[in-house]
Amino acid sequence: MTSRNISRFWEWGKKIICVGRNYADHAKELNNIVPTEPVLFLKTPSAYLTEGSPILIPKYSNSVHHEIELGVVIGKGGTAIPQSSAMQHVAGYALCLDMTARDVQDDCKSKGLPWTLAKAFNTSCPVSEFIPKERIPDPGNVKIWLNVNGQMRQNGCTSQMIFSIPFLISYISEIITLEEGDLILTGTPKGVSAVQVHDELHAGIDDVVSMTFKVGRL
Ligand SMILES: CC(=O)CC(=O)C(=O)O
Ligand SMILES: [Mg+2]
Repeated sequence: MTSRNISRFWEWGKKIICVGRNYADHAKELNNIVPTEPVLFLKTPSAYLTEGSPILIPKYSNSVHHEIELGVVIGKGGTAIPQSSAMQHVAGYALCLDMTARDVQDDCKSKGLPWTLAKAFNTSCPVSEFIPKERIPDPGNVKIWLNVNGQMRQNGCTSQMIFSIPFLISYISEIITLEEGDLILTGTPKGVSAVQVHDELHAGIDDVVSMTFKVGRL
């Protein structure tokens, strides 16, 4: 039997479950209603990207936005996990980008269509190195930030999340069984904007981790 290393969770091919509109300031900047229940969507494992390879803008989009987010890596699976024990299912964290083809998403929204083309394209989920949970004792109160070509664009704190990490794990696992190696993207704070080919995105979580990605085009 081969044993897998959770610190390379992106190689496991597990689910990427994303939470949208989890920061009121971001929901408002896009004129979206602040939700009373989590908004969920999925990315596929082919969306994963690690440092050294470029984010590729798909041919069908002229407006791909950065969304910096705290990712939660599941260490122990479960169904209908109670909030009280939810954090026992967390192996660690990763800083993530939910790259979003905003023009396509707007079109899908206006037609009542799903967001797959806007959210799940190859390279739409750049991730940092794995961060063991001990390195972030309070994931509900860390700064996440992103600059583009040296200019700060997003600078939020996970304390601004509408739905907490234990709530999200419990809520999601009622609907979708969580497995070891799954990743939950917890939503983005305000400041999203379009990236251009050759841009350099530099992002971090407090002084815990940082990552850099270049932008290219298919
Ligand atoms: C409007 C969105 O794209 C929602 C989303 O992904 C978020 O992080 O908020
Ligand atoms: Mg997002």
